[in-house]
Amino acid sequence: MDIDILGCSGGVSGNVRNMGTTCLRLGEHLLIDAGSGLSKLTLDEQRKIEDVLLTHSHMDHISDLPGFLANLFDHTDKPVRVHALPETIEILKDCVFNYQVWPDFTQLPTPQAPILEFVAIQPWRSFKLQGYEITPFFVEHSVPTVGFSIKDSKSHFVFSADTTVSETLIDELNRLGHIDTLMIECAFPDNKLDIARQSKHMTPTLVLETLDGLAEQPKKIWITHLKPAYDKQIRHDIRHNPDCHHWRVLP
Ligand SMILES: Nc1ncnc2c1ncn2[C@@H]1O[C@@H]2COP(=O)(O)O[C@H]2[C@H]1O
Repeated sequence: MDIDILGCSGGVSGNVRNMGTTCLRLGEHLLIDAGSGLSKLTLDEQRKIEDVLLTHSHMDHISDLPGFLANLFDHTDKPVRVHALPETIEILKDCVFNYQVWPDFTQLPTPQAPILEFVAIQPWRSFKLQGYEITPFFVEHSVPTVGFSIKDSKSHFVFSADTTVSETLIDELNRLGHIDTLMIECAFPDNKLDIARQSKHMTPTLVLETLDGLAEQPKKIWITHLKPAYDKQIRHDIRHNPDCHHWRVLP
């Protein structure tokens, strides 16, 4: 599977390692989330995007969506489809595309031929998109959030988005069956367990708890969404825990 991680940080900073917030590109036409990593794409690359899957409404996952859409004026004859939970779509309509923060691109340049179309998704209602079979599934975060299971003919990639450990998350991951690569967040170090729990995120120990609950271990574990302020401590925690040695910490 052709996965380009344009951004996967849990925040912003000028550190060399920091690469912008969450935005993955699959192939040439599909994005998962639209955080600040999106701005790595050239205008030509942006104009090839046809579909965007959103995990949730938080800023670090949507911040580059307005500017990206504005770049498409005069360069597309069909709308970009933004696939998200109904709750996420409502938040974007009310709080972003409301003519106060940004124009309502579902009505522009004309209501008949807009550059943005929202498509409501539901957990466990699978659909085909850009040659992939996509299944959204519930995860446990502070706002309604889904992870995405993405299959092509060769592999099964699962992005569990922003989430903390919970029985629901473990059940959902088990329901997905064999996973080749699990991209899972780890926003905080273990000494910030309280904040991680309050803000519904992971620490290395909580990721291990999640993995312990799985009937079958994913072949690869990609760790993502480190908060820049805790980047060093999280990497230290992972490096010094023998149970985490096979994890690949992104970027
Ligand atoms: N209780 C909290 N204490 C500290 N930071 C928080 C708290 N709740 C939310 N946040 C921060 O606000 C951010 C909102 O986006 P995230 O969920 O990615 O990550 C969250 C944390 O970085």
